[in-house]
Amino acid sequence: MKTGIDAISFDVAKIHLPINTLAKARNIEPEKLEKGLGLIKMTLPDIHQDTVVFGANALTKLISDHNINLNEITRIYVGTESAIDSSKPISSFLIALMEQKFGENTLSECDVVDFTFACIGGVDAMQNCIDFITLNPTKKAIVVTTDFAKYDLNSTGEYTQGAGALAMLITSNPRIIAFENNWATSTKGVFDFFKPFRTISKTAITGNTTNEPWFENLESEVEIHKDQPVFDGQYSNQCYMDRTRDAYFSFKKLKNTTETVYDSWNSIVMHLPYAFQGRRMLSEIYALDASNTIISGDEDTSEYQNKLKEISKSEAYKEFVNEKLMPAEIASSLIGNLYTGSIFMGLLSTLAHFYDTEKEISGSKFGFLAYGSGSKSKVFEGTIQQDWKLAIANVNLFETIEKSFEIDFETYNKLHKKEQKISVRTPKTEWLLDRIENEIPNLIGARYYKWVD
Ligand SMILES: CC(=O)CC(=O)SCCNC(=O)CCNC(=O)[C@H](O)C(C)(C)COP(=O)(O)OP(=O)(O)OC[C@H]1O[C@@H](n2cnc3c(N)ncnc32)[C@H](O)[C@@H]1OP(=O)(O)O
Repeated sequence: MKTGIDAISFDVAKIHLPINTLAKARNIEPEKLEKGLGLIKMTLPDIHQDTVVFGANALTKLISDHNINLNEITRIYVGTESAIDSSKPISSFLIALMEQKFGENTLSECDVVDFTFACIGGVDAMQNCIDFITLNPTKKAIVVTTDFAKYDLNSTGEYTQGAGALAMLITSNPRIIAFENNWATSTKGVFDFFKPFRTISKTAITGNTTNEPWFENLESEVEIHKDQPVFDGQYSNQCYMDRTRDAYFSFKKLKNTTETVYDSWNSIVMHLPYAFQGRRMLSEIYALDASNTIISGDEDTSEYQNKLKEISKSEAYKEFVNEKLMPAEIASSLIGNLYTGSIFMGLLSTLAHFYDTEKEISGSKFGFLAYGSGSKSKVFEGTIQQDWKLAIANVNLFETIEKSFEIDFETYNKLHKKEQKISVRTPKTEWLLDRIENEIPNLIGARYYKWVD
């Protein structure tokens, strides 16, 4: 019996800043961002959007487009690193909104929870659901990934921002992809990228709410959660490379093979914090696992690093990238980082690309290299199923992204600093954040959402 993804839907932020506009404003060579990192646009949430909104929109589409009977859904597991509450999971908001839209008590027996391990939380949620469905083949589960990749202004992460969600139906005998039961993991506790709680002085809080009675009761130091991470970009790349390499070779051990595993993969889908991360990081695995070993030695030496650079510039590697990695990069270039959703958006981008170019991929194998800062990598593989085309026929990935609304630099700045007061785009046929109760600057209260037709 096979287990995997039967249906997939997405919702990404509908406004974007062209990377060119950011490059000019920050005095960065546009070619570095476009040709060096593969960036074209970065999507940003409007003021009525947050990670609940993206998740709810993707989930609503999945349920409506595939006529899913909610009584059949046993689990909704969410991968996110952009939680809006330290106790109440995003999945708890999602069931309330789905019951509001599709009927009361339709999910009252459904198990829901969030998984957090930076960008790999969605893969953890999916692996868990796959194990569950393998044990309970008549049941169905849904995995939602939802995030807002927000970085500080002027930081090296600024050009990799993005926002959105994906929702995937996990079943037995799936129509899109069935996963093999080999999941290799590499883990190491590091501080390459993280979002610590920070404290601010009560006196730094301003605005009308400081007149409210409960404000008096706040401690002089207030603990806050900031959306933007603390990170060391180059070190995070090194951690990414080390973990994915180690997980890849563990995967070979699990499969008990000495063959070059990636040769058996039609496509390789990796976590993409920006479009070209995969191609920049995979050269080591490419070289180490080639049948004629072309690299050896101490990885910390400049000789080894130069050899890697040389390999990544070779015609053979460029051809390999074009064949196996490029289809997953297309959506990433136009969206930006989706954190937990990036690897699944890479899968959808690959499928949509082959759908549009009418390439038949049924029966072919896809390899997955997932990464989450902190840090963990998982390597696994799956086989594309006979009905994949049917299952993604109405997804319209590239057509939808194409309709994204371009904003100027001033609007971007206002949105980033939370100074924008009205929505840039009028919401239509989607969920929106209606109000936040007890909001004070830097502190967030209860959030309420509504569906607009
Ligand atoms: C955050 C997650 O989602 C989890 C993870 O994956 S962690 C790993 C990734 N880390 C992050 O995304 C953290 C946030 N991002 C960052 O800090 C940065 O964007 C980054 C570290 C990823 C990149 O850093 P950077 O300093 O801007 O770029 P840099 O590493 O120098 O690379 C620039 C590339 O453009 C190329 N380039 C520069 N100028 C160029 C030009 N004019 N024309 C063409 N290419 C050019 C460079 O040669 C280089 O490419 P190669 O190394 O492949 O040759």
